[in-house]
Amino acid sequence: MIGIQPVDKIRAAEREFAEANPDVNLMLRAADQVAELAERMVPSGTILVVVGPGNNGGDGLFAARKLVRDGRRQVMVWPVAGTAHPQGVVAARQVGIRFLNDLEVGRLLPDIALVIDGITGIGGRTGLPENVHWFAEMCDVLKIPVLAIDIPSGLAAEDHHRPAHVLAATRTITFAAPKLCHLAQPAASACGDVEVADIGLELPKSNLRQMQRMDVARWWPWPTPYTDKYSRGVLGIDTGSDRYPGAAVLPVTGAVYSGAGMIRFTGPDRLADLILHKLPSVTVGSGRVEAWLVGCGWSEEGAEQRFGPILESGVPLVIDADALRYLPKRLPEGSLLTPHAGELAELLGISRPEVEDDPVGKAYEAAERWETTVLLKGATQYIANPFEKRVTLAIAGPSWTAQAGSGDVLAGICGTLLAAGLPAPKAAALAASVQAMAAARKPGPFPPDVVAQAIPEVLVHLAELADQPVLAGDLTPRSIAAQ
Ligand SMILES: NC(=O)C1=CN([C@@H]2O[C@H](COP(=O)(O)OP(=O)(O)OC[C@H]3O[C@@H](n4cnc5c(N)ncnc54)[C@H](OP(=O)(O)O)[C@@H]3O)[C@@H](O)[C@H]2O)[C@@H](O)CC1
Ligand SMILES: [K+]
Repeated sequence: MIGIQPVDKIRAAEREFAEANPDVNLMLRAADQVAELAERMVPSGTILVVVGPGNNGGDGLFAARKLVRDGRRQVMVWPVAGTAHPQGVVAARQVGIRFLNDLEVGRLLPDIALVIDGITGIGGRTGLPENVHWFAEMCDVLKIPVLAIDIPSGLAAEDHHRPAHVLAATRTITFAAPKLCHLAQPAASACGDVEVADIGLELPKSNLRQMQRMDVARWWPWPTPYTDKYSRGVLGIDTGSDRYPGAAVLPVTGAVYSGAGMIRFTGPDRLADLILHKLPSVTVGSGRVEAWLVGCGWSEEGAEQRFGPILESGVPLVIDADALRYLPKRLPEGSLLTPHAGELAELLGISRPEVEDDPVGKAYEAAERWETTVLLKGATQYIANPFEKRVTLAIAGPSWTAQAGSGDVLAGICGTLLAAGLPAPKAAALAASVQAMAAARKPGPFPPDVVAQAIPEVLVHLAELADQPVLAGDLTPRSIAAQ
């Protein structure tokens, strides 16, 4: 798990560090790492460092000096605001760096091997300074690699929006911890590969975090030699309708391919036949279950009647799609809501843009209101946990998963994990992450049920990471393997 830090915590940590270490210059530490990464990105060629008026520009100027001193290569600086970090300017001038004006930048740009973006960092507001718009467009057109210092200019650190004008980066080097803009879409799409550089700051635990592959490997409910289908978890699924028959099949597909011990399907009979045709291991009819998945493709007719008895069962529920319209005030303990932005807006009685403007806040608001876990689906998936008062971002997948039916499959994976006995926040974070990882293994317009079929491959790979060699298919006893 990696903590996402707000700007005020970064600044507070910087102040504490400065008080405790008056002899250490953090800006030089940051600049050195920028210069090292620039060297790795382009070992030769001219570098243009674009600097704004603040400390982000200071990092850029000291990085420029280091690049000249170490690499003896040509480095030029463009101070876009006219003024720039005074000590940084002196340092750059001392090593003979040439300062350019707008006209010179326009003329020399086609010969630049790398642009280093030091216009704005964590002090940046959304939106690129106007006099740089043409420059950002030219970098894009000329395909010049851009290394952003801390934050790609145009983005704001704690904002997931991507404005019309941004200096989009090939790589971003940020300090101490990632910020929301690095990980949440669409802003993250302007950051390129993000590297987090340690400059020695000590940060408190964050209540906004992102899942890592190792978390998925550690938390997955791996079967053991003592496991049977019941202890792996029996999941009841009541989904689909005549209008949406596929919404019966897709969640079951997600549940089967993520390893449910057993599935009892209780939706319409006609749909049971459809499911059995594709997935013969599914059983039909009611019985004991550890968790329920309800709501996908119910449409409105008869939804409330289907929901009532299942709510009374008292086991944890994954509540998706149409069932979200009929939420009681109190939900069975351990339940999980899986709305997309439109459904969350309806739940909260607000507009969809209001949810899209503040997905973290709105997911959390719903989680608090229903005292239950909420998985807000979308290009970035947020899991709001009201019990530990935090929000987790799932591992991100390729944008191909933005298609009808992905959410149904995801609900099925959530169901498997709830039935396995995992607490809802973990189940949701694992399910969304594993689906994204499966989609990354099958990049392209594969339908959601085919993406689900890649989950076993992902799990085998994760089993190796979790040091579960037997589950990864290696049945050789270790003592023999060692000989
Ligand atoms: N904290 C740390 O741990 C460390 C921090 N370090 C570095 O310091 C950076 C933060 O520096 P910072 O605070 O000086 O802010 P910075 O990002 O340079 O921008 C502020 C300037 O930009 C301007 N401006 C803003 N938005 C604008 C816009 N849309 N359009 C136009 N102008 C805009 C803004 O103007 P104003 O708001 O005053 O009008 C102000 O002049 C940080 O990202 C990292 O690189 C490292 O050196 C060491 C460790
Ligand atoms: K920057």
